[in-house]
Amino acid sequence: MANLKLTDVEKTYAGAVNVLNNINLDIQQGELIVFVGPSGCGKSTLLRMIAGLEKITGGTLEIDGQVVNDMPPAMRGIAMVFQSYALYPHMTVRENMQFALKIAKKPQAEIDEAVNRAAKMLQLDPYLDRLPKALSGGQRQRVAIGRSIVRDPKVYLFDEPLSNLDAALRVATRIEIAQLKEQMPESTMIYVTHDQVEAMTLASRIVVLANKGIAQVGAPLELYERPNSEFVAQFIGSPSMNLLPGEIVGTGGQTTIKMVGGGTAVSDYPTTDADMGLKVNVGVRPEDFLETAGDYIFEGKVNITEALGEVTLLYFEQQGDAHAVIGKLPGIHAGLRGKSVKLSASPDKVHVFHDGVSLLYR
Ligand SMILES: Nc1ncnc2c1ncn2[C@@H]1O[C@H](COP(=O)(O)OP(=O)(O)OP(=O)(O)O)[C@@H](O)[C@H]1O
Repeated sequence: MANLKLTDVEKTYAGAVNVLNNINLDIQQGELIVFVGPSGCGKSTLLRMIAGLEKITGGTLEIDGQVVNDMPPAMRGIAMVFQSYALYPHMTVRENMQFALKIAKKPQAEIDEAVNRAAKMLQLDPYLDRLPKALSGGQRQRVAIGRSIVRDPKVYLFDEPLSNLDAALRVATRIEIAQLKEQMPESTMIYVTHDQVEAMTLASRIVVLANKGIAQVGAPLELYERPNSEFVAQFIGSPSMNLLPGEIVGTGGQTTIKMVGGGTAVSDYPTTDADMGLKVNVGVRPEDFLETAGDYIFEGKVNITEALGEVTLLYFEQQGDAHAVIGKLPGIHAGLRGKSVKLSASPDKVHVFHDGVSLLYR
């Protein structure tokens, strides 16, 4: 149950390998913060620095107002759950969950109560006397989480806890983690994942890491609806937001953009007279495209269709790239393959970027 404050945190590995700079982040008690970002951007490094498993080479980390840079991991009141579970194979579920408390020489009655409470929360009661090898991957991960709950830590850190599970178990375990968080509203959690759905559904705020720093921090829908840059726009959401070049020809409360490929886009992003003629990229999410016979933002021949049942993905060519533009239309549209299609979007779904930066964040 803690607040965390990172101020100008930096990481340079031995050999002058600088991987993180200027990390400034306030995490309030009760938040579930998710770190996302491209592979190698430093998500695990940041998590490990918070845990105390990796030295912080610049800046400060405070937990509840106390600088903990030099505090050993065991003293920080932090529990970390890894993707590999790291359970003791020769101990039963109960013994695994008791272990840390036994080492801490807690009274047996207190240990039993903590283990029973965690087992109930995680629906592990029926498995307490089993060995880990007799459990499914999802159950093992629940034991790993249970082992941290019994310690009643100030902060929970999760490093891709679901990445070893198959698709169905991932969904089930993700929902369990969401329910667990609801049962522990006061606990602070930080979670690293590559999975968009985990980030969108679990996070109170998402931290997007890129280029050694924080690209944007915000509530999941804030990042989805108002990304501050082309990078965040394309990183959050799947398939990625389309970017189409154009030039501003009308300014004011709404902005009109003449598209390089023909057509016109109207966006609710406000602009001023000074923006006339500005070269921009218009961003439209695949799911926001609407098929139209009238004014269009993009017109192209459908190269490939993928019918997923509830939606059809349409892939269009742009400047020689066969899959450069993607539309996601509700329903089944397999017949559109090879046809020319015009797409528009509602002005509140049309994003505008200049030099990679959203016009809303200039
Ligand atoms: N011990 C180390 N010494 C030197 N460089 C390291 C060390 N550990 C990690 N790195 C480098 O630091 C960068 C960040 O690594 P990190 O594992 O934190 O990234 P990540 O975002 O978690 O990646 P992924 O999504 O692939 O798990 C990478 O370029 C990595 O090669």
